[in-house]
Amino acid sequence: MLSFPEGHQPRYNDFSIRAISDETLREGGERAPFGADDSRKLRLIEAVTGAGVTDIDVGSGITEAAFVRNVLDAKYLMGRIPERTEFSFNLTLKTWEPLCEQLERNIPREYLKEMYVSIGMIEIDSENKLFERVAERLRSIGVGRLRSSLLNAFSGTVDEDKYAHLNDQIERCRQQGISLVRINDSVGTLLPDATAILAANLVHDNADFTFYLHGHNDRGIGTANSLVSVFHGFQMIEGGVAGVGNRAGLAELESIAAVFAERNITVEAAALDIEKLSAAARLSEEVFLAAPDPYRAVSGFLVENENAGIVNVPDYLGVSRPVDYFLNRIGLFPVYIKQILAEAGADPVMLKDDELIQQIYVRLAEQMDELYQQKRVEYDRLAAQIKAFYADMVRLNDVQTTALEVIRERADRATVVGV
Ligand SMILES: CC(C)C(=O)C(=O)O
Repeated sequence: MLSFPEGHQPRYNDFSIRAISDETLREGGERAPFGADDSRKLRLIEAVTGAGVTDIDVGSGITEAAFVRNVLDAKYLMGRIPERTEFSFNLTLKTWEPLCEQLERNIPREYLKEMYVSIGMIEIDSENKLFERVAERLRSIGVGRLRSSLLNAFSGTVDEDKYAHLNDQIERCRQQGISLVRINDSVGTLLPDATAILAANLVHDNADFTFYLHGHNDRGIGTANSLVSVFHGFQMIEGGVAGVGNRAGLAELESIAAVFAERNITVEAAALDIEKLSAAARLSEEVFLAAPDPYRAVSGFLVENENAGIVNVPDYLGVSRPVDYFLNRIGLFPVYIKQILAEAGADPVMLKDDELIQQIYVRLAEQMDELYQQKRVEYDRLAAQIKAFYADMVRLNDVQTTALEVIRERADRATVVGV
């Protein structure tokens, strides 16, 4: 089992990393069951880059190269995207052929020279040096910069064999002049202790590389793993606003930004703006047709609302923050009614009238019970609608049904022509 390199020193505060890389667009597009339109995607890129994110991953579909052309026009011709923003088109060795063709066809060489292409699944056909040949092909069409994604199905820990395999792939990258490498926890099974040891060793053994973790959130710890990766030496963070990414998503950029602010961790490429990241997170729901999440950490649209009653623990602990308060049945106590009225400046004589306070209590309780009954009915209807909304995704079975339709149509046409 791998252990920390000798003398390894983690860093927990007062340091800087190079940049933040965003996966909202690429993985968001991959996760969205019905896709998204290009003009909204461009607005989202504007929102994310306007919040201080400088590295945007795009791709990976056949139509995305044409979109990237529009995005780069928006940057270079229209000034809609900050100058400092870098774009990386993501492809894998399973899909490189049509994507190379699309890049060559849609993106002018002066743009290709500026952008990155990220190559994933580099083990495929390594006996025939496919990765090296694809890197060469990309350079021949004018791609100026390459990076790699090393995909992994970690098992919670990283053993010596797995680590040696990773280093072999890193060496192949080095031979191609690639020094920016994403370490993918592709199925989101890495645990923070293993992330720490992995990051410390990779940085120790490959001082000439910049690494970042592609931390999937299948166990709910994508954000924690990403933080741990920079505590132990990785030089960039990657994630999505609202944690957008395939399945349970990736590290949540607005949460990372909040921790960075608390720990005085800065980003060399540009400062992060938590408010703007949170706005981008809410916009991502609209762009990718995701049901709005009220309670998502940092950016949920209700996350700054707190029960003013007995469950208002932060105030009790003396850590009250600028939040909006509400009351419900659980938080409703005569003592809080008195306190709320007193804080609003009510007459002290009135506050001593227990019967009055009790009447207010009963009236509010009745209102709340009535509201609950209305909301119950509304919620059941909305929840059913939301589930129904996502029900008609195109599934793999539709490929077979469509194949059959096309085959039959062709046969019918052949019969007509034959006649
Ligand atoms: C396909 C790659 C780039 C990926 O997204 C992953 O490993 O999760």
